[in-house]
Amino acid sequence: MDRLGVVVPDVPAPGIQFRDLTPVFADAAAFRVVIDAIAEAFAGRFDAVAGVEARGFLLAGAVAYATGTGLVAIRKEGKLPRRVYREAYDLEYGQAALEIHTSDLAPGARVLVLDDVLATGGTLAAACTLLERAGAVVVGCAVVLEITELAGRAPLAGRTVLALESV
Ligand SMILES: O=P(O)(O)OC[C@H]1O[C@H](OP(=O)(O)OP(=O)(O)O)[C@H](O)[C@@H]1O
Ligand SMILES: Nc1ncnc2[nH]cnc12
Repeated sequence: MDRLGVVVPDVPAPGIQFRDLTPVFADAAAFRVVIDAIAEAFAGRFDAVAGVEARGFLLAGAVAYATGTGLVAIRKEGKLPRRVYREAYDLEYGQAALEIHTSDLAPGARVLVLDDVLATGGTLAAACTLLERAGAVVVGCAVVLEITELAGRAPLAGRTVLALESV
């Protein structure tokens, strides 16, 4: 394990080099560095943090607590109990859809979007679209690791994107 996580070949599909960051989260010192770096980079610029299911939740809870901000859950489809906005997207290994409650955010709330990995960018682009449909202002996105060969910044063009590490 290093700060770029563990590379797991052929997961979840043949040919994919899956970047598993759970060991980084399990390392107390590394996790603190990650949370502090994200919080400091966007200090004073957001009112709420949005976490993308599933590993984005781990970051979002910690950043929200550390900065005294609210937390919004962006979930895979079919999980949220009330009225939602839904956005479908493509992944490196398939298709999925994300959802957000229509009424979890105050109009104009400044939101920072968090996830563990930026790969093709489909997930974060869908998350940003959902937040904006819900009336939020997306101030930026932050990830622990960017897989640069998958060009994930393209669908996020014009947005502020912080990647703490890249491969
Ligand atoms: O930049 P992209 O190509 O959109 O990929 C990035 C997303 O892929 C992974 O999640 P995954 O969809 O595998 O879901 P999981 O968290 O439920 O495992 C990762 O945690 C990001 O959310
Ligand atoms: N190679 C990869 N590793 C981890 N998460 C991903 N999401 C999409 N591609 C991924």
